[in-house]
Amino acid sequence: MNITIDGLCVVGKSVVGRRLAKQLGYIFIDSGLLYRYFSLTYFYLTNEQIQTKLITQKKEIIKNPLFYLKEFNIVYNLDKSTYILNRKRAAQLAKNNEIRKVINEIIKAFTSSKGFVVAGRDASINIIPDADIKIVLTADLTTHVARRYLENYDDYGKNIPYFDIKKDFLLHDLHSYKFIEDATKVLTLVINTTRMTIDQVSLLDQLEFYLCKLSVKSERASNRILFGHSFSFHNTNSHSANSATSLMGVGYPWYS
Ligand SMILES: Nc1ncnc2c1ncn2[C@@H]1O[C@H](COP(=O)(O)OP(=O)(O)O)[C@@H](O)[C@H]1O
Ligand SMILES: Nc1ccn([C@H]2C[C@H](O)[C@@H](COP(=O)(O)OP(=O)(O)O)O2)c(=O)n1
Repeated sequence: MNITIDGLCVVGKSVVGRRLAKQLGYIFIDSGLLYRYFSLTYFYLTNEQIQTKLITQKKEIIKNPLFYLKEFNIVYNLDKSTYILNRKRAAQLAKNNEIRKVINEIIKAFTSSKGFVVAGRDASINIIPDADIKIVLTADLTTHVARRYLENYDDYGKNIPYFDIKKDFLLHDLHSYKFIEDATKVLTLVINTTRMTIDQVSLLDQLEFYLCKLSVKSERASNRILFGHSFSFHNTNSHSANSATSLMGVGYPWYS
């Protein structure tokens, strides 16, 4: 079986994905790690140059999954400031559709057999559209920003102003919202993590995973399980969400 976990940043994809994979004896692939790895490897190249490099390198990478799945982890050895800087560069890289295509092809090739948990914002739509179980993690805007603030502060010792984080989020993450919206429409387990701790999300995940598995067997089409809070579109009781709506000039359907 293959499992996808979709969601924008800091909804817990990596933590939950890693725990789930460990529990099942599966391999966890964080697609964000590939964006960070290639942006690190080719830090000073333009997106177009990186695109050419990746197209040439793709075959070699696909032939050596075990080596590369380990190799990608060098990103975790970066010093804290470089890590944050590289994350920004990765966000730019991710806006290039050709690069996205190559990265997705690499992960697709790695996961052509079963036994993988793949996290990313387009995992269930573009990477493994035929995944057996698709989990979507969501959070409201304020939570996204607050978690990123805490992550920067606690993990990297950086006191990055709330407003800058929000601006970054709107610039770099919101464009992927469509993926998440689409992912919630397919066979899926949707968990709104806004008022949940990461442990609660993981536990719920593990528990409902089995439920979901059973439902997959019995009735694929009608299986959509929603957790966290009632599933609705809202942007009325949050100043932040309203700002986002007007800033982007689009509807801003945060799940609450
Ligand atoms: N439900 C949650 N409650 C509190 N903090 C969370 C929650 N989910 C994620 N986080 C925090 O957000 C940060 C990013 O988590 P991660 O799993 O890497 O998210 P993602 O892979 O979705 O970007 C971590 O510091 C993590 O502890
Ligand atoms: N499937 C993916 C995975 C990551 N990305 C982007 C999102 C981020 O800007 C970078 C790095 O991803 P990563 O998941 O490590 O970053 P976050 O901590 O979630 O912001 O790549 C993407 O566009 N599509």
